[in-house]
Amino acid sequence: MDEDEEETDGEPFRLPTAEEKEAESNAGGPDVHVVQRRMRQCVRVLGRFAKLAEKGRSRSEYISQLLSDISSYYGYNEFLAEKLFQLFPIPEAIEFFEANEVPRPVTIRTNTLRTRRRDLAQALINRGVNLEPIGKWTNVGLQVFESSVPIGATPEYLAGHYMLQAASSFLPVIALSPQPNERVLDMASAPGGKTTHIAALLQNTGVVFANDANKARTKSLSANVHRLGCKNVVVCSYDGREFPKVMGGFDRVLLDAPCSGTGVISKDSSVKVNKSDRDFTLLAHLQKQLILCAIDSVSPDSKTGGCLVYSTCSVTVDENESVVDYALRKRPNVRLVDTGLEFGREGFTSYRGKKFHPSLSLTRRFYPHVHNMDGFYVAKFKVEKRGKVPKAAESTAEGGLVGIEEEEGEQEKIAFDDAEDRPYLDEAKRRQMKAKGLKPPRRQTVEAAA
Ligand SMILES: C[S@@+](CC[C@H](N)C(=O)[O-])C[C@H]1O[C@@H](n2cnc3c(N)ncnc32)[C@H](O)[C@@H]1O
Repeated sequence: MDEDEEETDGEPFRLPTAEEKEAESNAGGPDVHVVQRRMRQCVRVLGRFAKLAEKGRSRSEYISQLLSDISSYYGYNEFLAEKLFQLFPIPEAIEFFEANEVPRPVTIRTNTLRTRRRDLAQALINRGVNLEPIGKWTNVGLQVFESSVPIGATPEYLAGHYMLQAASSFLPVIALSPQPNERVLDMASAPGGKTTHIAALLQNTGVVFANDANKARTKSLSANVHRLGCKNVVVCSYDGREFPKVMGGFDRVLLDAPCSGTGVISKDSSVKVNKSDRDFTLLAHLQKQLILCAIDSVSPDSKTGGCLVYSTCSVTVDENESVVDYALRKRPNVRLVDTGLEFGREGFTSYRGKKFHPSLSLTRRFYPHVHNMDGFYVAKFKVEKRGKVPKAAESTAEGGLVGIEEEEGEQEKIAFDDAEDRPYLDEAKRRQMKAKGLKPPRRQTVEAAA
């Protein structure tokens, strides 16, 4: 059989007609095997369109059939299926969706405040746990293959010798690279996987302010801080946007931002159907507000640090490169620097017609189908003194600044465009009122309010 006619009984593949589609939907949706085969065929045709496409059919017809099959086969709403599909070349997009159907490896982080990885590994092996170091890039991570005991209830776990933690969530803390005796802010920290990692890298010196706007979530944060024996952590509960008014002058800040969770779909499949365009707009807006507050909380005078790490467990550009690029535009006193992470794909410097600052290539993307870890994004900024700042600054891989033009820049405070932000602020207020059991005022449409 000709390779191009594979699985089609010698017949060239053709897209279903409108009538066939209607019959399919009347029959309660397409048969799963039909969809699987059709997805494969569409990917193949789109890969060699001139040779394999049916006469009179356009590329966009194949793409729209493929998208419709992806959303029905994997169970995504069409909006999210398309948003994620657009991130990759077509065959890779399928690999991404497939990887989201498979759980990621169970991983734990050794708490170096209590034990050493070798000792922990031996203790767990003695209990019947089959494990191995995660990889060369971490000296505290272990991957658990199988276990005859519940890994979240061993005596070692209860004694705080380790944290059950996704491998991806080690990355922002490695990039932050906190140094002993520093003052660190973890702006959105619950339940504390990264806070306790920071505390351990500080070797229980200095101080970590572990903040989370959600007071209920600070309970598990405090519990983890105590279990892991972190003595340098102060737990607090402010809206991150109140920083640096409540506290500032940090050597390092981590903003592990609230996000849509499109990187952790294998853990939480509800993301497939419960995210709309509006959610992404609101989240990106919150992330932009938070990142400016995070930047302003960093001390540019820090002798040892002066940096911020921004991370999300989402793979969308709206929540990652767009937010980072916005921060670069709003705060000319910051620049991106190398994350120090040994792997990960470069962040986008342009995406679907949008151009970002070239230094966005210093940021890192992680994917389930490529790195066998949750989808994740990490960006690291160096914060300089305000005032004399290079206007058009080029960032080098070493983090050096190539200033082109200097400007006496009395920098705006948290400069939001009120008109642009009003609808989002109103929406936040409505949600707060609802949470308190109050009836919020009628919602204005974004367009009308703007
Ligand atoms: C991705 S989670 C943080 C996970 C945490 N860094 C860890 O490693 O365990 C995002 C957190 O942001 C918090 N959050 C949401 N809005 C916030 C805001 N405006 N200010 C501060 N925290 C916020 C959420 O309650 C949530 O705990």
